Amino acid sequence: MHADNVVSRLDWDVILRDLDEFGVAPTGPLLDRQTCLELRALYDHDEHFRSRIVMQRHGFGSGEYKYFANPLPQVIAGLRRGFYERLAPFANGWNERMGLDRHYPPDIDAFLAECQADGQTKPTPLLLKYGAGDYNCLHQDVYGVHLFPVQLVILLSDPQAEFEGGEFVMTEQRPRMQSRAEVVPLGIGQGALFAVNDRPKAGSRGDYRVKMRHGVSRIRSGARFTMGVIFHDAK
Ligand SMILES: O=C(O)CCC(=O)C(=O)O
Ligand SMILES: [Fe+2]
Repeated sequence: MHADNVVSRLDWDVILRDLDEFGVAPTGPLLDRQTCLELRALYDHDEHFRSRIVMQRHGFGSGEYKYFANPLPQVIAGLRRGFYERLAPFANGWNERMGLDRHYPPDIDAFLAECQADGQTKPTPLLLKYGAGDYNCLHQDVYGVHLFPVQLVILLSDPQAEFEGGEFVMTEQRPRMQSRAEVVPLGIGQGALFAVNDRPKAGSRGDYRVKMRHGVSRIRSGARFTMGVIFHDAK
């Protein structure tokens, strides 16, 4: 499966409309089951990764994850490149509406070179692994001054057969108002695009800024793997 084809055949009108309205949008299927199993199988092979994080130790929740090392597996690099290209103009639109003087170049190599120039050199795509009782606290994946405002997550386990609970959750914190939550149902191989932190929201008196956070509700039984694709690299 070629990432360019996967990205280009998505229903971008609907995805970008949802992303703009809610700060999160399901992409539909991105990976076939076999590829999901292959990616999951990498988890126990440390040569593919640069570090392992045990979430309990940091107060991040319960479960663990590993950041991929460079060179990224081809399927991940392809998705990261393809999605970045499609999302860069959209991200530029968000920044303009938020009055941020930050323009993203059209391809990811140029963007990663900008990250690198300021010491953000470590790759951020990751695999996450949760067992029964595990969860991921609401958070934002910010790794330095260079920040691409949208990221991708793909579910690598089958909610019909392999786990219960473990819903992907997104919250939207509005200034001086109560927060709103959105749950995104995913199937194996399906993805969601979502806001990393701030995003503009259209109001009756123009745009205002809302703060987005994402997390995962408790896995009630079984095991759940995901792959996260963050576009900015880390320090
Ligand atoms: O496991 C998930 O669904 C969310 C993982 C996550 O926090 C991320 O990809 O940044
Ligand atoms: Fe995250």
